[in-house]
Amino acid sequence: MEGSSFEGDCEFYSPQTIVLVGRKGNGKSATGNNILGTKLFRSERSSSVVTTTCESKSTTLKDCRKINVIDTPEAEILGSCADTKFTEGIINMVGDGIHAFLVVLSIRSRFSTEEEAVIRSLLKLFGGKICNYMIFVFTGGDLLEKDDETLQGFLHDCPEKLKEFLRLCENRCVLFDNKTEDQTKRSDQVEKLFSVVDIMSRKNDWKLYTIEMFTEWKKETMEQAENSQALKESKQFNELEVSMRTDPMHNGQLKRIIEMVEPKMNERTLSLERQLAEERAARLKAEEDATVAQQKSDEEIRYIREQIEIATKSRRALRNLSEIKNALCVIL
Ligand SMILES: Nc1nc2c(ncn2[C@@H]2O[C@H](COP(=O)(O)OP(=O)(O)OP(=O)(O)O)[C@@H](O)[C@H]2O)c(=O)[nH]1
Repeated sequence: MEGSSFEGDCEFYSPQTIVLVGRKGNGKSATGNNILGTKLFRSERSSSVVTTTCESKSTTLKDCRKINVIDTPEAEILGSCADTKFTEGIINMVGDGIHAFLVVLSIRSRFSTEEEAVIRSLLKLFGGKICNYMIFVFTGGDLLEKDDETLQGFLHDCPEKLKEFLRLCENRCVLFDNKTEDQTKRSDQVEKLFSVVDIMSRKNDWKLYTIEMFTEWKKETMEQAENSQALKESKQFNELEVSMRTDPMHNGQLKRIIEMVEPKMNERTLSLERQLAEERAARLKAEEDATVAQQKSDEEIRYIREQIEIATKSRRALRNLSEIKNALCVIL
């Protein structure tokens, strides 16, 4: 990480991590540079992808806010063939967690099916919880201004799909003009962005999107995939069995298919039976432990009762002794 613009007495402030995601050419790197206040990411007009790996740069702003900005390549191109490269590229650069995912869209391009696919890939790769950390950044503020339009007006007429995504993240969005030379305008839009980040963080109880959340989501997805595969296989098997009975013409072919599917089904059945046996053994052990505990407790109660009886008898004997002593005193 590099690029510190202001340090001062800011060492007590912990850094905020912001990840830029979106389609190539939407202005992720330009937005990153704007946030950092200096050109640290490569941003240029190009028909091919400029950013090909995840990159992280950091700075300290004048208000002592320390920020790490992670620029990423387009999620969808990597999403299909190398999810791991994309997500782990980001996760490896994250310290305590991620404060915000900025989904960068451009005013210049229509919200296409490709744009939609990129957002869907993000939800698939990071899980639904990512919505609580997402802010939409629209670049091309200068072009809107030129057409005398506002972001609200632009969004009012945008496709329903985009409106749906915006609703998912509570309509958090900001407009960026990455071309402006006006320093006040530059810092105003960065300030506006951080005020949205702060409101969002407060809503998340200051909890970040963490590696643990990511790992948990990955585990969940793998389990879901395993279950749906098992379900699919068992459905296939049942359908084949039925058609074997009703359509003897295809017996030979079906037999071959069954031979292919059966070992997998047997393996799955064995694993489920093993699981069942383990559950049963665990329950038996728990029942045995409970019986032993009950016996121990009964014995203890019996022992305490005996002790009480002995104590009562002793008390009675003592009382008799003192009566005898009193009688003797009277006689003597
Ligand atoms: N007019 C205008 N152009 C912009 C704005 N933001 C970015 N651009 C231009 O859009 C082009 C692409 O910008 P980049 O920042 O490289 O886009 P990217 O999303 O990082 O692209 P990749 O690195 O390929 O993923 C560049 O020519 C930028 O100058 C903006 O606010 N207004």
